[in-house]
Amino acid sequence: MALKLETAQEILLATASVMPAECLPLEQCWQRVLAETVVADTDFPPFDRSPLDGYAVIADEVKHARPDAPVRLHQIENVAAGSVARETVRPGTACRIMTGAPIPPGATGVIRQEDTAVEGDIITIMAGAGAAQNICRRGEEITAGEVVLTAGTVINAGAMGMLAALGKAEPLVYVRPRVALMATGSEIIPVNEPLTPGKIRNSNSYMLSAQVQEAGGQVQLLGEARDDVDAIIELLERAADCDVCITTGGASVGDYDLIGEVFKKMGVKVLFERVSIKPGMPVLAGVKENKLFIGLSGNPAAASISFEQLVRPVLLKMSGRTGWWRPRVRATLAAPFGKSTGAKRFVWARCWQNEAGLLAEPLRLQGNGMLKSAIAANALVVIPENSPPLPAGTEVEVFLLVNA
Ligand SMILES: Nc1nc2c(c(=O)[nH]1)N[C@H]1C(S)=C(S)[C@@H](COP(=O)(O)OP(=O)(O)OC[C@H]3O[C@@H](n4cnc5c(N)ncnc54)[C@H](O)[C@@H]3O)O[C@H]1N2
Ligand code: MOO
Repeated sequence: MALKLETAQEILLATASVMPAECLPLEQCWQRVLAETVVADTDFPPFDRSPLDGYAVIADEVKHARPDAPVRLHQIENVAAGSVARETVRPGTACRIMTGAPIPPGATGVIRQEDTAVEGDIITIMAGAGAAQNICRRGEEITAGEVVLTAGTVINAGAMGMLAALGKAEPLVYVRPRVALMATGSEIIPVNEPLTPGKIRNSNSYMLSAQVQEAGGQVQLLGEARDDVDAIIELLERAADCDVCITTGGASVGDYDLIGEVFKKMGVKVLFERVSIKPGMPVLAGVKENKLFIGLSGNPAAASISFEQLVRPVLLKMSGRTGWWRPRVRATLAAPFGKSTGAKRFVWARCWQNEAGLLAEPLRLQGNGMLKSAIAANALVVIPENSPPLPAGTEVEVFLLVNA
């Protein structure tokens, strides 16, 4: 009996646990998942600073300055970013200031350089309104004690910069789950070998290695094993320190579909053997000593889509992410989907926005053994179970193939 997709997802998510954490140099943390709460220990900016190159002044003194009624001030000092003014700005004076420099004592505003004229140490202010707004206030972005980042945050470029600003040189991040990938099938040859009759190259391991890494895992490629239980077990045993072992091929009912037998011989406790989705119906899952074993179909489209639906959420959970699902939207079919559907079906599609809303066009080649459509796809259209052929204009559910 094939399990409902949602039930299979629940079983796998309940079986998987979150990885331990490690401290890493910040420069290695991009795309890792933060495992700690980061609290600011100081305000940011840490001091009132100038957002402009110009002159620090007493804002009240210059607020009426216009080209026909300029205000003249005497320059006292020049403060660069990285230094601190020694003198106080007093009535009748201005301090030359550079972007990023601390506002000198006594100053309450900044005039940009373009609104001034300079003759020796006399500064003529041509436009003085709004000078007080030209100060970035201490703590205007972050106040000391504030929670700035929480565990589960994926460290993107913004988070990298913020961690640096807060002095987190070695943040605590989750260890990435180690995922072994192995292709089975006597017809499967390594990618660098010439084709001979009856053989095809192992595309699944490379396709899945990208999917694993996108989901936060690190990959160990085990290579290819012929259809032989002991040969498959021998190769799988090389992945002793992996957290998840994924095979492709041999998941169905043919004479050489051996993954069920492999699991049995290895003592892997089977969680399920078939899931009610198309493509990707044959998919075995099992567990042994905390290690997850997944036997995906050999058909590339089936392997890719059952990975997307079943394994990706598990890797996101193990990686410490808090959201495990792709963004879901409703879209209108821009072209018909001509097949009637028994089990819930996932179809690679291009999705885009026009004046009328979101449109989704199923890509042309959708065979179970095909892969080309995955190159262009940015979405998966969901065709509900027991659907007739769907005409263009039908509203469908779509998973966007982007991070939430
Ligand atoms: N009598 C039945 N036959 C089949 C059924 C069924 O229910 N009853 N299901 C079909 C469906 S659906 C699928 S999907 C496949 C699943 O088969 P397996 O998981 O056992 O996979 P294989 O037979 O080993 O391979 C299928 C196909 O994919 C090619 N392949 C395998 N590995 C790779 C690889 N690493 N890279 C690229 N391509 C690969 C393989 O050569 C086959 O063409 O079973 C149907 N049959
Ligand atoms: O269920 Mo198969 O996995 O259609 O490709």
